[in-house]
Amino acid sequence: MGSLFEDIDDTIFDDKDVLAEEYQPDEILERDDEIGQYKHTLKDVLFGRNPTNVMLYGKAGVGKTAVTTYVLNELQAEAETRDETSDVHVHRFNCNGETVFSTVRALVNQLLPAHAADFPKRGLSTSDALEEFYSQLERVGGTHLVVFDELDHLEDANTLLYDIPRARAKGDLEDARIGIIGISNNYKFRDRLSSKVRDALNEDEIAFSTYTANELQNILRDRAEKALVDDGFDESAIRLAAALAAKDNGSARQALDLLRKGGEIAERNDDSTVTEHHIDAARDAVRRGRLKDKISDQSTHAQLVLEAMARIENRGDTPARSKEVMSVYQEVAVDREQEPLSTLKSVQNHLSDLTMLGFLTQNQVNEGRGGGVYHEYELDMTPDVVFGTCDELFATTF
Ligand SMILES: Nc1ncnc2c1ncn2[C@@H]1O[C@H](COP(=O)(O)OP(=O)(O)OP(=O)(O)O)[C@@H](O)[C@H]1O
Repeated sequence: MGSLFEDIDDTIFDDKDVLAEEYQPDEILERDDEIGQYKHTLKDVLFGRNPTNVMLYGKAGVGKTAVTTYVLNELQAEAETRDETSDVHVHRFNCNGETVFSTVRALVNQLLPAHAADFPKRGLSTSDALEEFYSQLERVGGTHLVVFDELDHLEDANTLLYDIPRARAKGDLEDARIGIIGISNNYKFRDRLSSKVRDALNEDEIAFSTYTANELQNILRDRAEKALVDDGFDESAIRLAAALAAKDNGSARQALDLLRKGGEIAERNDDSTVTEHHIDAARDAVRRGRLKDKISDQSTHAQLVLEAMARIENRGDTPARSKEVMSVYQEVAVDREQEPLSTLKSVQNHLSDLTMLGFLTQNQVNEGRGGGVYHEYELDMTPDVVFGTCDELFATTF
């Protein structure tokens, strides 16, 4: 008997990694303006001045991370070639589900020398963590750029964004310099900061718009040429994947997912070229993936509230009032080993945000004469997607 895999001898992919989420393109297409603004904002670093803080805004998959990685790599490489410029250190941190203390603690741990013990998890305050952070920055010296991804998900970002920009003025930093690069999907984030924080931060803003179908075609064609074998794709595949992603949310991630999935389907069918038919077949799988992305974009507590709604929906108990959601939410939080929010109001806020984002539907119920008005909620998607995504998300959080 032959071996199980012996008939597998051909592949449509020349380098499939080029279509993977974590692949960093060495050329960023269609983002010249944003890259130009970024370069202008960070150029002070090359002259040993304080970095200007930056906030990047834009929806999921529009290149905020890819552009940031590219610009910071270029900046570090340039700094190395200039004798008069001190070293540039980059720290990245995803703020989702974090507190200011856990964020600063993680940054301290990134900076500590290899043999040093981690900063304690308990027993010390945020000011202690910040003090240690500044002393580590001074020890390492040079310029530090801290990328805070999903900054809008950080509980009480005000404290952090007030303290760090003032570190030199307060004398916490003398030699080292620090700049903040915040990334957010939420354009309203800035409005939620207090005015004294906005003054301290004094940041430049770079807005990333969604991609048009033409822009997505150029990004996809470039990737397809690298990822697939010669004649491995037809222009019709590029056009359809770009058009679908542009119509939905203008995300390069979604367009690339369609192309990768389309390639996998073509390969499974033993077809040697990816065409629009394969992209069409890839649509459903990618739509499910999109939903997962959308859930992953939410803050931890919003995810827990959503999972509570999925449990209630599964039991057939929807529509549900916020009080019922609150009690199931508390069970979910315990199961997921998260500290639950304690007030009904905060759960109600999440319910109305989730409704606005299209995860839930809300009905207003009028109890009639003398009675009050209250809201009832239903889940507007299949519970399975929510459970599957939360299982993945919370399996990696600890
Ligand atoms: N202009 C571009 N040129 C080449 N590839 C791109 C471009 N923009 C985005 N991509 C690719 O699309 C995918 C998503 O981009 P990226 O992660 O930068 O988006 P994002 O805006 O940071 O999204 P999120 O807010 O969800 O983190 C990545 O694989 C990235 O390499």
